[in-house]
Amino acid sequence: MALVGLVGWRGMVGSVLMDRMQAEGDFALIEPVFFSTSNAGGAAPAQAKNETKLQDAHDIEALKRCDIVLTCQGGDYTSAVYPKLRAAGWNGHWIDAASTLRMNSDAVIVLDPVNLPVIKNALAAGGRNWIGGNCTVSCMLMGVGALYKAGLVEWMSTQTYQAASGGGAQHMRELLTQYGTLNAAVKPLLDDPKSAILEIDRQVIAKQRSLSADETANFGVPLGGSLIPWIDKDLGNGMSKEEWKGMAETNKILGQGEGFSAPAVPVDGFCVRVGAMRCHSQALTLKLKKDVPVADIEALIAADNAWVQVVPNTREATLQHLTPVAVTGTMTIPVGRIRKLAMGPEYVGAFTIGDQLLWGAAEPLRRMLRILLDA
Ligand SMILES: NC(=O)C1=CN([C@@H]2O[C@H](COP(=O)(O)OP(=O)(O)OC[C@H]3O[C@@H](n4cnc5c(N)ncnc54)[C@H](OP(=O)(O)O)[C@@H]3O)[C@@H](O)[C@H]2O)C=CC1
Ligand SMILES: N[C@@H](CC(=O)OP(=O)(O)O)C(=O)O
Repeated sequence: MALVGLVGWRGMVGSVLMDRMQAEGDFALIEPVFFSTSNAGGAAPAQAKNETKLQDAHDIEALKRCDIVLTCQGGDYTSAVYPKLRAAGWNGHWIDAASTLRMNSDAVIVLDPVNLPVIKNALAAGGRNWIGGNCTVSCMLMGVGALYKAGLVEWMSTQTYQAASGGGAQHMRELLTQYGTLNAAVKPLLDDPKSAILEIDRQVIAKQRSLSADETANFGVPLGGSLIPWIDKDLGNGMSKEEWKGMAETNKILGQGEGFSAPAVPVDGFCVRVGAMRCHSQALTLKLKKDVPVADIEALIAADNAWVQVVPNTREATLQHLTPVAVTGTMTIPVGRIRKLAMGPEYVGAFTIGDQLLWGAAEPLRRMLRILLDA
């Protein structure tokens, strides 16, 4: 049975991964070894079999025993440990949620419902590094990957609405705390049906503008009742790193083009943080290479994978099925608002949502583990 080292299993992404592995019976197929950066020697979780003690996640000799290491510990851990492990001669499979190794030429960004052929080719060529994609990109391709596979996309523009969870657990807490603070500031006025809404609004903006540094420590500015049109680093050319990933990773996942400077399909737009909890949403503008009827586009998308769900472009269906609240905690990737745009018959609009901790982070890694176990 393969010895699988699990690092980062108690974090937010790791916990979602553990739940999915439990639900899919993955632990029956592996001998898990649980690692920790903070509690080596402590008790491993209930899924442990023979390896009941937590191992030190920085212990290269302990990691070297594993056939496969699966980490959700984060980029700093990857940067600190991965090079040392390879330098020590370890030739096992490295599966990673962090972005650190994603664009390396010897790494595949894994999203098997979209790029199984790319994964299989790399496996056959001796590939050993399997990295989860950016959550926004993975959720988008789970939704409209069919149009790329059919070679229909000339270019795509994305406008994202990304949840607080993308920043991590502390960001989710900060958002909820801000909502609570704002509510408390105007509670007496809210409870009085005769109070003036503009007075409530005035007090809310005054509170938002006076939040302390502690109350905005993670996002830097208030997110509750606001939004932040910048995610990840400033690349210095007017683009955020999150926006850069849209084109770089989409093309790499599909195994096409020559990197960001010569992409097969241009993908660009704006990435925006909003006050949702853990679902990333995206409004897409697609320029197709030809005029394809909406019914054919819907049929292509619906037939692409077991999780995508075409939502009829009606108000009722949209409100029922195409919101973060409807999608959170599910594997479903709804794609709705599919319609031709006013610019011409090749221009198509769509709106898609995905749980960024499931398809956006944990699930592609879990499925890659299964691919390796089945190989
Ligand atoms: N958040 C996201 O949306 C996405 C994250 N990723 C990647 O996954 C990495 C991990 O993200 P995320 O899961 O959000 O990180 P977390 O901060 O939730 O967990 C990371 C590690 O922090 C340690 N830790 C310290 N205190 C606690 C605590 N109270 N509860 C749980 N763990 C604690 C644990 O390590 P230990 O047990 O060793 O102490 C844990 O493995 C990211 O850095 C990123 O590279 C990828 C895609 C999306
Ligand atoms: N940057 C994403 C979350 C994330 O972890 O992305 P990446 O895996 O590309 O660093 C967000 O903030 O929503």
